Amino acid sequence: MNAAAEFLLEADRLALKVGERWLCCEFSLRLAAGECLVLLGPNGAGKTTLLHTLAGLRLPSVGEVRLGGQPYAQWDALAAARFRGLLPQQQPDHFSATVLQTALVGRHPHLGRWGWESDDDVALARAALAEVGLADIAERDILNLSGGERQRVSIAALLTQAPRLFLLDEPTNHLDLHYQVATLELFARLARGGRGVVMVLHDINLAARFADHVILLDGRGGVAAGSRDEVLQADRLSHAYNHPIRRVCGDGRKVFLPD
Ligand SMILES: Nc1ncnc2c1ncn2[C@@H]1O[C@H](COP(=O)(O)OP(=O)(O)OP(=O)(O)O)[C@@H](O)[C@H]1O
Repeated sequence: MNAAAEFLLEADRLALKVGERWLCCEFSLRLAAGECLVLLGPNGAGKTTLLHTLAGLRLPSVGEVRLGGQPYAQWDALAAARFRGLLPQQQPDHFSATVLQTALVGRHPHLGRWGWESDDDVALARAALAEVGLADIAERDILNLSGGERQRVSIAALLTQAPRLFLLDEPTNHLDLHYQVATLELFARLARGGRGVVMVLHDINLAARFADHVILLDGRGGVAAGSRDEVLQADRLSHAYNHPIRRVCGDGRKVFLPD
């Protein structure tokens, strides 16, 4: 990372196009250590495309993305993999592997020339599995896991990767209510400890609980980007989701409800 860089992630005048369709008009963002940015919007609005652009997996149609102060083109791929990690939306499994072996994949950007995992790497992977409640099934085959268990293995692999910036595509996918909140609390703790988090969510109320900043894509090229309270307004959300949404206050919390 550029020693002078203040932000983990920056995007300047970013705009994204797939085929002939503009997913979003120009906007900019800055994410500092300790912050959490949530990407919201209806199906097909462009959240995953935006997350992949921020991860450096695709070029923006307009504008520039900088990781730790430098454009992706200036990053060595292994160094970038130590700096930012992506939790993809899906994990296609073609071969048998244990839960522990799968969690250890996250160490690959850190391994030495011969690629052997050390006892420390195994200890990190076991600690990550314990963090997501999977310590007892470390020797199970990933092909036999439930959807929620498999999702938590992916999260454990990302924890073993230990990047400074976490890019999460629907991290609550397949998770029950307890693990949804526990997972987002885990990433909120990591952010408070100095990491950065960008995540795609479908649940507006979880976004309201965990986001510092929100980018709301409306599916028609429109973007609202700003602080959580600026963006999470019932009228903006109703317009973006093309569905009436009300904000209800009770017990000191604001809750968004679809009509
Ligand atoms: N390679 C591609 N070629 C053509 N269209 C694409 C391509 N990749 C994505 N799209 C389209 O771009 C749009 C945005 O897709 P994206 O996956 O980013 O949406 P999303 O907001 O993450 O949606 P969801 O909530 O359903 O996961 C969709 O209409 C999708 O079909």
